[in-house]
Amino acid sequence: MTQSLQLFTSSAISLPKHSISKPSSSSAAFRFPFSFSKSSIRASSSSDLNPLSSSSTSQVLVSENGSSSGGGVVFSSAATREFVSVASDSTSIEVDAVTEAELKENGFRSTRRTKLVCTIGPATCGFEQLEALAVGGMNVARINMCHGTRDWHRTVIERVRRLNDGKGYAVAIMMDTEGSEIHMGDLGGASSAKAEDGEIWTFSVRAFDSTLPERTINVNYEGFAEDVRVGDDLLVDGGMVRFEVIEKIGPDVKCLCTDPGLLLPRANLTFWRDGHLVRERNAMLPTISSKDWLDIDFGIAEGVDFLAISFVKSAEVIKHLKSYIAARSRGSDISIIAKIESLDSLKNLEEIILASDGAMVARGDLGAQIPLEQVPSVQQKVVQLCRQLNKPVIVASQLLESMIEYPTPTRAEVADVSEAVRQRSDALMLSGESAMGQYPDKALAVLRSVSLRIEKWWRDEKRHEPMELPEVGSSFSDSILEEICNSAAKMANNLEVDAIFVYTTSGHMASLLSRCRPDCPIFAFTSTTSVRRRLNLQWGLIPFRLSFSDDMENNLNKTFLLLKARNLIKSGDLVIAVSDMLQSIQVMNVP
Ligand SMILES: Nc1ncnc2c1ncn2[C@@H]1O[C@H](COP(=O)(O)OP(=O)(O)OP(=O)(O)O)[C@@H](O)[C@H]1O
Ligand SMILES: CC(=O)C(=O)O
Ligand SMILES: [K+]
Ligand SMILES: [Mg+2]
Repeated sequence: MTQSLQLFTSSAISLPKHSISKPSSSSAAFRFPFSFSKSSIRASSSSDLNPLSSSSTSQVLVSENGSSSGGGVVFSSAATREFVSVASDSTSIEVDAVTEAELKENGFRSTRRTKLVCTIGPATCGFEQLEALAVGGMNVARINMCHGTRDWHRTVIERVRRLNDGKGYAVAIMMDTEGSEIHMGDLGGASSAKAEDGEIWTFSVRAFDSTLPERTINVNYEGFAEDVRVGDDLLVDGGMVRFEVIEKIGPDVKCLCTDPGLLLPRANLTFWRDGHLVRERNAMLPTISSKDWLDIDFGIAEGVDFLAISFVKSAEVIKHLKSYIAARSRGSDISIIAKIESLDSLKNLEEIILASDGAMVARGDLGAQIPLEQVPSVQQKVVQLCRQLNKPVIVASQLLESMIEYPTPTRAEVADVSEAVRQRSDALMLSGESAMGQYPDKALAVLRSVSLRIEKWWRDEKRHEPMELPEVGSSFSDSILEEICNSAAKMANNLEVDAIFVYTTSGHMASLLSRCRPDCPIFAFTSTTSVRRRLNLQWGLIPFRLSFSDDMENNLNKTFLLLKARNLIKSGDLVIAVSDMLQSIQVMNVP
């Protein structure tokens, strides 16, 4: 909804955008704008400095008595009253119902900064179950195309939409591709199968018409029987179950179970020889299989917010996919998340992240391709690199694995979650815990409470590891935006402000602020619903949908009134405001 408000009465005067004013000493409701721009950095023209210049487009209100002493500006109470009556339509600002409750309960400073992604599966696909996850803080719902039918996924998407539209949530949807790595078939309909120590199982590429023979597993990769050798280790799901290849008979491979465990449908398979991952012809498999392309078409048609691409090997595949999406859906804004879960992705890490809109540390498969003890350092590296390159990063897999079966996590799992929060990754992800576990809501609650606790501890202790944030933009105007965001975040910490407000059309400026990981939350105002949903994946951002103009004065007044009407802010709160329309940083108390 667009609201055009005429705020300015005959007593209003024009001030230039780039003026510098001090706070009014006579009022609690003051603002303290200071700004810089390309023109003022270089050489300000005299008209830029003339406080009454009529060439300026920016307007501010003067105080009731007509003075603007000290250059400070006091909001006219009469005008403000008028504004209230025009703008009290609080439906013109949209914020996540859960965030709103959190803000009211705990105040700005205590809102959760780390975002939460939940994989949806049989345990959570019902409308009420999805709603329980939304209430519990799910920011993004992930559907995994390895499992379930397209109809099943469509129903889940439709339910999330209904939840958003009907109940005021802004849960984003992430579709995760299957990828064409080697995996088992679906166990002939069984939900799992137990492999015991010493048992002999047959892994076969044969197509079985009827039911699978006993202790037989179907493999999706045609070259499997040719590529494996007697003596190879066969790892299911990165080592959850382990076999040794003992005999090859045509398309059948006989394997001895050496580490017993539960086999799950479509589990990933890797084979190792002399301590190394074997990548014979399977290394040539395409990252995006023909089934993946159909799934991607489905994702585009359903308007998913994020596409997570499994087993990315190079930046080329991401670029190719981006041009495919651009050609298919003009103006589409699907974000591409590169899943870091293969040896090749580590070789081309920086290029891949640069080409993508974000990354996921997919520790499940990653731990099957590199020695487990290397996973923590890779995680830290990817999290750090993503922040430097200004891309959101998700830490995924086995965060609370034991909660698939038990209602409380292990201490080690809590420590693992804490470490991901302490590294200040953008988001944490639940997989089996929420897809097929017995305690999805409890697992989500653990992520939420651990995030809040560690974030607070981090702030209280002021343990800010200074991180070098290299310039990411390529043009001079990009550099200005970055400098504004870096400075605004620094000022926010030093002045201990309550929140940073950012008015952003594309979301880019919000992400630049998020990258700085400031102490206070970032209220990101954007006029498009899809941008708002996508901002849900980024650290510290509280996305609001609000239609705004290029008149910042107007935007701020409107925001203050709408947020105050909903008790989300109060008079006197200290706020820093930036926008991608105006090269300025404003510091002000909420009037
Ligand atoms: N749509 C679904 N239908 C049935 N089961 C599912 C579904 N999604 C997930 N699951 C179950 O939850 C488990 C964990 O989910 P997860 O998304 O981590 O899958 P995964 O098979 O480990 O693959 P990936 O490497 O892509 O994460 C799966 O192994 C599967 O048993
Ligand atoms: C999430 C995922 O794909 C993995 O951990 O392998
Ligand atoms: K997947
Ligand atoms: Mg994986």
